Amino acid sequence: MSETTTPTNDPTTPARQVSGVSIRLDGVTKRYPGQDRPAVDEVSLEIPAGETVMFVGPSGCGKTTLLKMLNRLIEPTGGTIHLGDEDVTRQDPDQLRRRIGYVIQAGGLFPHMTVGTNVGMVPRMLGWDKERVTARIDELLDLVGLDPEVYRDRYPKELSGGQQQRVGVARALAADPPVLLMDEPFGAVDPITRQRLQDELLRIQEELGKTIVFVTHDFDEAVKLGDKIVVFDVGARVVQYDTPEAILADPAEEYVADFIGAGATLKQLTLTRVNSLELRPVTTASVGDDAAEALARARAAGDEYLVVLDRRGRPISWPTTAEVSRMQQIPATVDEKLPVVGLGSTLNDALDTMLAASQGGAVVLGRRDGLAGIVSIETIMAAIQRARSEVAG
Ligand SMILES: Nc1ncnc2c1ncn2[C@@H]1O[C@H](COP(=O)(O)OP(=O)(O)OP(=O)(O)O)[C@@H](O)[C@H]1O
Repeated sequence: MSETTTPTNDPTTPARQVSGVSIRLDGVTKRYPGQDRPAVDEVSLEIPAGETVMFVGPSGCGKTTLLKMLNRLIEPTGGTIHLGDEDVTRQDPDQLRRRIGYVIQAGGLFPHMTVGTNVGMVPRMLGWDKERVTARIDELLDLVGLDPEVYRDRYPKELSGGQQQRVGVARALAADPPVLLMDEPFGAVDPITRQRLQDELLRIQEELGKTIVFVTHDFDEAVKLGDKIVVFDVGARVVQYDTPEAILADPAEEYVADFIGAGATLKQLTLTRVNSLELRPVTTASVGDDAAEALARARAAGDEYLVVLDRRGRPISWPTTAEVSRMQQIPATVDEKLPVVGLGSTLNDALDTMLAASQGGAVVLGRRDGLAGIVSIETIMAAIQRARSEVAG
């Protein structure tokens, strides 16, 4: 039955488990035929297991080339790459790629295959039996926030850009690879969808603890998603490799300061997350509940609205008590404009979401897209003021 929720962002949440492996690059070089200088010039780098490391740097500096050498879509000209203890340059490339998830812009889905077939492709190639593949497809669609019943048999063209991207992530995770490579995965979607996908990734990573290498052009995205950021210059020269906090506070060279841009101080705000705020509990009701009973609970709690949860416990709408008083039963209608943010959303994201929906608050999602609470615009503004004065002081 439904009841008033309490926020779930308490500090007693268990530490993130790690299912990823470390990645070590030693003197990795790529020289394309006919180029005077290598695209990637003797890069050495260590990426710890279970961390998300963001690759940023100017166009053409070699980020994608470096990423694609990790799964040997591009063969290195020199150097070695280890995943855990294994030297990837000595492995069969096809087998290697089944152990490394790969996500590209627009999901890279096969248009003539259903969502389910796309997601189940690697498990099928690995020879899993049919039942296990089917169960895995449903589990993964659920993980990325898509109802398997609704989406399993659709074709990619019947999905929005954001949904396609979610399927792309589900497909990359299908065989539970320890490493996920992501090449500008959210580059082609609108800003609000992008923000939601970023929140989803943070949530999934919290659950799974993969080693993620992520190429982006967007420094804010790097700050938001990265445990660490690598700032590259031409030839994939590593200019700085550190936490977002450290890079923002102390850019290694003028070049990094320029790259971060003039708003570095304000970018500190990107470091403050919704999970650091106090969330308000709210009355909830499930689809099909008696409206009068739900209304009585909302009024008793002093709430002016309540949050409707679908059968998986995910928020789908937030009707006011006046609206509920005109209902017999709580309807299954999904409010497409419902402002939702994740616990990992930044304060900037949360503000954007509220402004885009013209709402003074937003629903906060926790684990498995369940309700964590409500955040109001006043709470966000107060936190921004605080962060600003800390940065200034
Ligand atoms: N197949 C190729 N043949 C020859 N040169 C290439 C090839 N692919 C990339 N390059 C060159 O190698 C350099 C690095 O390219 P790469 O795509 O890795 O950079 P990037 O940092 O990912 O760029 P962007 O951010 O624009 O995607 C560039 O100078 C590019 O022109």
